[in-house]
This record gives sequence, C-alpha cells and structure tokens, in this order.
Amino acid sequence: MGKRRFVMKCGGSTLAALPDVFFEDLRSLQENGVEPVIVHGGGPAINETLGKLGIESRFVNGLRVTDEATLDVVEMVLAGRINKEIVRKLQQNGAKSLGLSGTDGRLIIARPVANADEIGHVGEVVGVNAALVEGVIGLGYLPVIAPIGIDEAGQRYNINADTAAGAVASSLGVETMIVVTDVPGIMRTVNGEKRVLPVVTFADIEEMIASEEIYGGMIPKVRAAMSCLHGNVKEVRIVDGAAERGLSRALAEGDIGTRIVRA
Ligand SMILES: Nc1ncnc2c1ncn2[C@@H]1O[C@H](COP(=O)(O)OP(=O)(O)O)[C@@H](O)[C@H]1O
Ligand SMILES: CC(=O)N[C@@H](CCC(=O)OP(=O)(O)O)C(=O)O
Repeated sequence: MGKRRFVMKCGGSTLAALPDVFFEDLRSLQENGVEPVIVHGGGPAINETLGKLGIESRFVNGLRVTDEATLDVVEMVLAGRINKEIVRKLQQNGAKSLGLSGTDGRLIIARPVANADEIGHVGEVVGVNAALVEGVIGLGYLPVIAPIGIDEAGQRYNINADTAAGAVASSLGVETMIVVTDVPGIMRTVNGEKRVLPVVTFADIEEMIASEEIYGGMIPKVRAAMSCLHGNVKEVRIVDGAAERGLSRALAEGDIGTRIVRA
C-alpha cells in the first residue's frame, strides 16, 4: 500500500492535550483521500482508574503487570473511555470514524509474552485481521483501534500500544507509521543541551538504550519501530502531538520530529 495509507499511534501521554486542530488535520487528510488508521494507548488514564480502585500500577521494562482485575480495568479504560473519546473528537471535527477493540472480529490475535509468569496477561501480537481494517476503511471510516488482543481460546491480553501499532502497520503493509507522543522526538543531551535528533539509525538506538539515554516509554516505541522497519514499513517518525499541523508536516516529509531508519 502506498503513501496514502498510514498508521498513527496516539500515546496516552498526549491524548488529553491534543488540540482540535489535530483532529481537523485528520479530517482534512481523510477528505483528501489519505487513509489514516489509529491505534491508541491510554497508560495514564489506566493508572488513574486503577488508583481510584486502590490497585497499584507496576511496570516491568515498560510493560504493565496485568492480573485479572487489572485486565478488566485496562479493557474498560482503553476499549471504553479512551477509544470512544477519540472517535467522538474525530466526529466532532467532521471525520468519519469507527472504534474497535483488538478483540472485536479477532482484530489482534495475541499470545502470552515470554515473561508472562512475571507480568501476567500481557500479550505479543501473532496476527492482525487486516481484511477487517481494510473493510472499515473501504466503508469510508477511519478505524480507531484499542490494543487489546485475544487468542484462540478467547483469553484477553493487554498489549503495549506501540507494539500493537507496529504490528498493525506491518500487516496492513503501509509505508509510514507516525508515533504521536508528548515529546518533540528522540532527544539527546549534547554539550549540556537537550536536542531533538532529526534521524536515528538502529545502531544509534541500541547505543542509546545501552547508555540509558533512551528509557521507559520510549523503549517500546523504538523496539516497535525497528520491528516494523524490518518488514514493508519504510519510515517511522516520532512527533509531538502538540506540534502545529504535525501530522501533515510528517506526511509531507517535513522537518519535524525524529525519523527512524535502518542505517
Ligand atoms: N531519548 C528520549 N527522548 C525523548 N523522550 C524519551 C527518551 N527516553 C525516554 N523518553 C521518555 O519517553 C516518554 C514517552 O513515552 P510514554 O510516556 O510511554 O508516552 P506515550 O503515552 O505517548 O506512549 C517521554 O515523555 C520521555 O519521558
Ligand atoms: C502491556 C502494557 O503495558 N499495556 C499498556 C497499554 C496502554 C499503552 O500502551 O498506553 P500508552 O501508549 O499511553 O503507553 C498499559 O497497560 O499501560
């Protein structure tokens, strides 16, 4: 699939602050024949609801430790509140959109992560029902996908949203994935000054993870980026949700955010 279709991952870190102009930008792209697909997170909103219920949030290497009670909250917040909020905002700004959880129509097929003994019902993606996503696009709707996975036995899994977005991008065969978050890109301190790197290679990423210059929530993003760049995806770009017309500028290969390339 060419440049006209792209996958966008919207991080929970930035969702609440996304201005109307961000959704208008999506509307105008849709009107101009571009086909965005959104996969969203919602980590901070999950933490908030767990907190209200007196359940502590724990993470191992950026992944939430997910027992059955936590999984109920994750599904409720992601597939309920956050997914519907995004769909509403898109519709308010004139874009046609349809919300889906990864369990709907077996959209995201998952299996337990290797360290499931330690972190519980956390999944990795083994398959994506691309035909379902294409069908929704074909009806003229912008798909908005919550990162919950399901296996053959009907077990649900909590999936990191960056991981889910990378898998959706790979299986749709799009050229571009845009990761929208709360920082202007991958940053590095050079001579005591924090700078956004316009482009990083896989080697840069491994070096920055080893030196802990890339940490926390940035790790699943760069890992998902590298994994889908091994396939058909040609470009992954990390941009700030608050940047003026950030999406259009990223799609026009403008000078914004950080571009991740193989070498
Ligand atoms: N090198 C880096 N450059 C920029 N941000 C980084 C870097 N390393 C780690 N981070 C962290 O990653 C965060 C983004 O990830 P996360 O909080 O999980 O956001 P999201 O909800 O958008 O997925 C940034 O706010 C920042 O704290
Ligand atoms: C397994 C795992 O960690 N899942 C994430 C899913 C949401 C997410 O990834 O949200 P952000 O994109 O806002 O970080 C979680 O439970 O927080």
